[in-house]
Amino acid sequence: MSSPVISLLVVMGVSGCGKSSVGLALRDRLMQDNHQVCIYLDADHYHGQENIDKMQRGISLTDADRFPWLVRCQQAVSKEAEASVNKLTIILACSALKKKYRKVLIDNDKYSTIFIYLKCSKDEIKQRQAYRIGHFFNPDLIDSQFSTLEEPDPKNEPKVIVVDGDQRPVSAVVSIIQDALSYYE
Ligand SMILES: Nc1ncnc2c1ncn2[C@@H]1O[C@H](COP(=O)(O)OP(=O)(O)OP(=O)(O)O)[C@@H](O)[C@H]1O
Ligand SMILES: O=C(O)[C@H](O)[C@@H](O)[C@H](O)[C@H](O)CO
Repeated sequence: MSSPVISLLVVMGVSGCGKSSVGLALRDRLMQDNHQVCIYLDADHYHGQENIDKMQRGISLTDADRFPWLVRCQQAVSKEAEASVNKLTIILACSALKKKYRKVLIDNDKYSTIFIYLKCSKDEIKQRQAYRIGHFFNPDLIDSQFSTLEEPDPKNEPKVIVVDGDQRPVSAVVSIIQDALSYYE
């Protein structure tokens, strides 16, 4: 399969599954080993203050809270895609918990999209959230993250890579993703 000019890799999953850590490390790896021009975007930067306040108070976001945020994420990806004159890989760390949320992020006219789902157990997430400091996410929301999650099924959604996100360290998770991505090159 020939490489598309612009690719979007969405690193997705519940809060604490490693989207930011894995996304950033994947960017570095693809730039270093695969000599790809790669940029990293974090969906957390596109939340409005109301969403952040809600999450801090332990109130889960609704579809209505998430849609404008997802649109802003998609617009940020589009902007990067439109500005690029060369082959580019955009990595977006975004929970993208439901199928209809993932659809918002796709724009087949501008870039091809692969979803990389970091599948984590609730026990692992609870442990990670307990040790995490300085983040707005309230650990009381862990249950609601799992109940909201519609796991992407590679049979029904195109281009989905499912990775065991419980694995340590982050570099091991990145190596598995790097191997899986080689099938799409
Ligand atoms: N594979 C891993 N092995 C060990 N620690 C990990 C791994 N993935 C993530 N962590 C740790 O778990 C915590 C949460 O990771 P991270 O912030 O990357 O998750 P996230 O999905 O981006 O979270 P959020 O959606 O809330 O921003 C961090 O302290 C990070 O160092
Ligand atoms: O509920 C959600 O869709 C997610 O939790 C995101 O909105 C958060 O940004 C993030 O995962 C917490 O840092």
